Amino acid sequence: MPVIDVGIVGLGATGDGLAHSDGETLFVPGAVPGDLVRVHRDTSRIAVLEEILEPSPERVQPVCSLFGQCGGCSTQALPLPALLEWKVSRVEHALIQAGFNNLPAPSAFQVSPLSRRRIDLAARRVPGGVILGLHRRHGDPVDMTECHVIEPALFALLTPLRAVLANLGALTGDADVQVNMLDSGPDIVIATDKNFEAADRAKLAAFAKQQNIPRVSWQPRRKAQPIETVVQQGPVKIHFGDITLSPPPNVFLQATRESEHAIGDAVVEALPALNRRDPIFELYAGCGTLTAPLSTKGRVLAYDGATEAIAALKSGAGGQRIEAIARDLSRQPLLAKDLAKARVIVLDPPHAGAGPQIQPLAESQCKDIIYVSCNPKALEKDAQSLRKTGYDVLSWHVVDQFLWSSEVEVIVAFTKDSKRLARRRS
Ligand SMILES: C[S@@+](CC[C@H](N)C(=O)[O-])C[C@H]1O[C@@H](n2cnc3c(N)ncnc32)[C@H](O)[C@@H]1O
Repeated sequence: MPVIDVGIVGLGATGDGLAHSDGETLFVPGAVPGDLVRVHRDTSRIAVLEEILEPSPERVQPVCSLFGQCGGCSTQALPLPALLEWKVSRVEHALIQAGFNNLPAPSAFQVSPLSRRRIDLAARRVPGGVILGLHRRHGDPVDMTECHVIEPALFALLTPLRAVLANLGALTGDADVQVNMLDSGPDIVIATDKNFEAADRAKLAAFAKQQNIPRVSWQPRRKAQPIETVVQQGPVKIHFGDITLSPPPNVFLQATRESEHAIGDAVVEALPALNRRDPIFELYAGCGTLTAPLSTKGRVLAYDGATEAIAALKSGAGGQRIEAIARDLSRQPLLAKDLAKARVIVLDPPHAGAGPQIQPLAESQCKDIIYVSCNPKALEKDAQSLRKTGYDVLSWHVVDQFLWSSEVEVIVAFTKDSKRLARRRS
């Protein structure tokens, strides 16, 4: 493998240092803009950092001793404000690529360390116990003995969780473990290849009792089968605004409470002037993270493909000002005529973007569309469709809710309302 010295000139989409060598772009995990580094490279474009010859003036000491092993964080060698700036620039690039020039200035928010309330962990049986943590990049799980991202209460759960997992007969190789910290306490879903025998269920019940965990569920690994509740020893609750509901296991939650509020506030701020009877169409509503704040401004028709999430929202909302509707928007997108009554449309699609739903949205008569995105690439594609039918960007707000990673969330207000646009430009 040749060894070469390169200067890092930027960050790639996954947070790796980016360099140019012999007319080629290289990615160097662990390097930051301004570094001069010595790297090993083979035929791939990912080079291995061997030595930092001259550190960037921006470079900081990573906060975590697992940085570089655990795949959760990719960018701890840059200070958090610089990371937020980089995330803002990625979104700006996507909007410019979509054809929007003269963008308004964005606003931005970054969550605090130790605030993440949900995590998808990998567990692996090893001699003498179980490893529980995140995967090394393209590799095996790394035991999470330290973490500066997740809530301390979530981190504290890992030790007893490792102990009970190590005792489960159903865990013979690998398992996936999802933990959501709800108002009622941790909600855990364990995915194994084998289902739990009675002895495993008894161990999980004892663990849940000892750790005050209202619900533990099981899901078959790599099989599309319903989740089964294994232990339920109390109510499972979460609130969004003044709506309290009982979410299904595995429910989608924004990564932290802070970011949930920041996203909700940005969406509400981007609304046009409404009266309380105006219909707000909310697509990809999940369990109601945004439905609750939206319902303080208008009447919400909330759509999502997850029937359990919609059922939970329906029962939590009690029918007031919110109509929750189960609908697969890929198979059965709302058509432009279905959207005719919308005073404003809010959408928060999955990572891949709105897919077949975007064209009817672009063709709708609705002047105002607020798009919440977790993927600048998908946003770029969908925003292009909106631009082609006359929408422009009124405002955009970036939220960094996955610290030290390349993930970014953005709320973009698109409008065809010339008055709103004129006010923005004045
Ligand atoms: C990024 S989450 C947003 C959820 C919610 N807005 C929130 O903030 O909690 C994306 C949502 O899209 C839903 N979804 C994914 N594919 C869908 C489809 N084909 N039709 C309808 N909803 C879908 C998921 O169930 C999930 O609730």
